[in-house]
Amino acid sequence: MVTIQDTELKEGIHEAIQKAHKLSTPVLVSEVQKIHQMEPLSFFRAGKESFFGERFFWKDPSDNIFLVGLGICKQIQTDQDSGRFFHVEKEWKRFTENGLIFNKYKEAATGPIMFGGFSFDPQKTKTDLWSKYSDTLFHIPKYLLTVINNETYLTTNVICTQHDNESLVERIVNERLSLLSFIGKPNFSENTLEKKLEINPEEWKQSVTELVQDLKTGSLKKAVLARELRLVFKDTLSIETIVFNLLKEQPRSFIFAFESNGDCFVGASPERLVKKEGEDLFSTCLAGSIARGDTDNLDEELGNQLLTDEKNLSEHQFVVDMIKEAMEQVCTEVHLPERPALMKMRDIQHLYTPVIGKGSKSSSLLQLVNLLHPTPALGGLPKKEAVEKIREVEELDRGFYASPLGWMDYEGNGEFIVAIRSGLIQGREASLFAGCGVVADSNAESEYQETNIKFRPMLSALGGMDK
Ligand SMILES: C=C(O[C@@H]1C=C(C(=O)O)C=C[C@H]1O)C(=O)O
Ligand SMILES: [Mg+2]
Repeated sequence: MVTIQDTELKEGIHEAIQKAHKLSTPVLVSEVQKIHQMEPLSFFRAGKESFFGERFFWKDPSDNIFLVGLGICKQIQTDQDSGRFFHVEKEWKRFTENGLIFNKYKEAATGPIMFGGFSFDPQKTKTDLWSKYSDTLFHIPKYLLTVINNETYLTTNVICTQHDNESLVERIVNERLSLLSFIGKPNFSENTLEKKLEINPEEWKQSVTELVQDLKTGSLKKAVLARELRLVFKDTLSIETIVFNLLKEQPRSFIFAFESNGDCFVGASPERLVKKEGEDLFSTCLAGSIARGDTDNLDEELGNQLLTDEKNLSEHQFVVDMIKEAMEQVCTEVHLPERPALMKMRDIQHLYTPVIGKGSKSSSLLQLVNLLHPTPALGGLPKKEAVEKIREVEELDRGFYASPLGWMDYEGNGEFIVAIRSGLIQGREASLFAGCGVVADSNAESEYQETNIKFRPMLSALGGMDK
């Protein structure tokens, strides 16, 4: 249980109401407490009744950070295309600068943070599939549980207007207490799959074959094509169960869930886009794939095959060159190994090159997201031409699949991943997404098999492996 010092929150709210009156604009109060340990997934579950559709979950591969957000204190969103990264940056600054922040711990990811992302391509015609998500969507939660460096913090964010009064304090203190004292375990019901439908696999293979022809003759060097798997289950899917399974089965990935208006985008991505920690910037080149082996020997053999395969090495090198160049625009130093290593997850292994850069305290995380997205791991090369090609030939509405998703705190620290190995959950239905890098010597059938492997993490977490 927690011992809560409510005085700061009370005084903060009092001050914020006065400030809101003076400025004629709503003012944020953000208060951080250190609390006893609480299971992140239990906290996520605790918000199910009051905040369904307004929750998020995040974990990084090193288990160093867990974030759970409940409720929406403010949204930053736009369906505009041009300048969307800059727009979010500006809104976020304005919002936090005016706020009253009580945070004596100074840990990253405590206090006000925003969580969300940018759709893959705002110029692609939007379908009903993603109607619950704006093209650019960030949530600032009412309650945030942060587990970082094995310490647990609770941030309470409150927006005060000039019309509020101090009865707000009592309501929030009570709500917070009931969330923290929630003891019900998540209800891990098995999901029963009723229907599994691959969306036009033959047409997809045909589009890969046609793209290969283009790559052989034109200026385009690489483009990533993705496809969709549609699943229908017997009952409404439990997001808690999916996240629980992903945590268990994909411990070396980023695990995320992002609810919006009743739908939930969830996944286990191994791919960091960019992380900012003070002046240090980290990115990841991940491209080139092969299956895992059933035995250690076979697994090692497959890994060695991947490390020396020309087609996969070229697919990877496009990503390395582009990320290096983007990082060099912002950093004074950029370091990366000469050759890729292997990154092994439960279902798949990839070629992997980590990139480390030294920026300055003022280099902005969203500026880097803007420069990097989409890398040739999800878009292609040259960037603009590849995105146009995908827009033209891909049947899928990617929405947030393959897009930058992550968090940023009020000091500008944060992390964005590329949201792959993911799916959109809509009641008892789910759409899963998987793509692969097509280069001049790609073969449609093997690219198709590669996407089948990439569906597995989500299929397994959903309980849809056997059909
Ligand atoms: C596009 C996806 O994955 C990307 C494509 C890869 C490839 O083609 O080898 C490897 C890793 C990812 O960057 C996906 O998982 O959907
Ligand atoms: Mg590939």
